[in-house]
Amino acid sequence: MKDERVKVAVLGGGAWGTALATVAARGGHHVALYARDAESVNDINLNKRNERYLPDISLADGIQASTNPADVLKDAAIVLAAFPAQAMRDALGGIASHVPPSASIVLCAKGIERSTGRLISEVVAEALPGHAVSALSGPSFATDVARGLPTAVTIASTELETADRLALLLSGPAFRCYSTDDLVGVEIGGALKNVLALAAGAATGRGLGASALAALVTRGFAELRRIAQALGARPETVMGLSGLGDLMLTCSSPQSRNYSYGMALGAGKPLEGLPLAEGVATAPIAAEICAKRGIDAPIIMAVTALLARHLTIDEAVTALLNRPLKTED
Ligand SMILES: NC(=O)C1=CN([C@@H]2O[C@H](COP(=O)(O)OP(=O)(O)OC[C@H]3O[C@@H](n4cnc5c(N)ncnc54)[C@H](O)[C@@H]3O)[C@@H](O)[C@H]2O)C=CC1
Ligand SMILES: O=C(CO)COP(=O)(O)O
Repeated sequence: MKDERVKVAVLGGGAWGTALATVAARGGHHVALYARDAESVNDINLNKRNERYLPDISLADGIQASTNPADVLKDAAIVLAAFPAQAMRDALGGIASHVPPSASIVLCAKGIERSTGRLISEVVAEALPGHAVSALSGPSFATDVARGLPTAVTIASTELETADRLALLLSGPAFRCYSTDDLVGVEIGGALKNVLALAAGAATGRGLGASALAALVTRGFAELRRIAQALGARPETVMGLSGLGDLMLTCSSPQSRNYSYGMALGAGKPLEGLPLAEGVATAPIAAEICAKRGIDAPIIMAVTALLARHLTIDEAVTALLNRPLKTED
């Protein structure tokens, strides 16, 4: 139990919002969750479950779910924004007037806005002007977190004191939050690892072997580092939980929706109806950013071409392997 209990409002009743609500409730906070889907709201309130998004998992006591954003946001000290990245602008825009002026906003989504190329923290800042925006990211499957399995993440804010305070308030016995003031570094790691997980999954789905997978993830990480550096991130952030840590998790487990989507792509299976895979929207905008800035990112370019059906996976592999030889950087 915390010394300080606050009201935490969670926005988004999917897997991640529900898991984070459980963490905050276990930490002794007063937790309200906004979901647009009445079925999930009833399931959480009546059964302490969200079967649609977190099957077979018992949630913590004390989460008050509602389809009414005004009730959820009233008196909230911390707002966890857990809508999908591409829905963030519209979803927040519709409820912005209910966000208390003093609330700390914590972005929990991973992506880059497809239509503008903005980091999602910038999108949140535009949707909720005047609010401090932090980001929570790192290797953390919602099902693991909701089950109370040990997890460590990073909370970033441009003001380190804010990140420290949020880390203190949101950490629990099995949920350890580190803090940093490198907001860009934390966000870019979370956004790009999803794109690289599509590549890793596609390699696995196509049966390219463990050696190819290791090469792809390592060279993908080199691209992530280059992009992060160009956007002003610090190298140690990229090497940390929100960068390398999340890349390792997401590129190695079918528990990841991005990796699974990539596996289906690589195996030539149907993609319609698969769960949210944020990398699908992030890949083309990341590729655009790289092209504009002259950043060498052949794997991200290949994923984008693969998703657009401009290239088959075999053509992508041949093209990647037959580029001019270079020093390893
Ligand atoms: N599931 C996971 O393990 C983790 C997910 N994340 C990130 O969290 C974000 C959300 O992912 P999940 O919760 O897993 O997705 P999800 O697909 O499980 O749930 C998305 C939720 O957002 C709601 N939603 C979508 N558009 C909306 C709108 N316009 N207005 C209101 N609600 C809307 C849906 O109804 C659904 O409840 C993503 O950016 C993801 O990368 C981050 C860490 C872990
Ligand atoms: O971000 C995640 C784990 O850290 C979840 O990954 P997926 O969205 O690929 O399931």
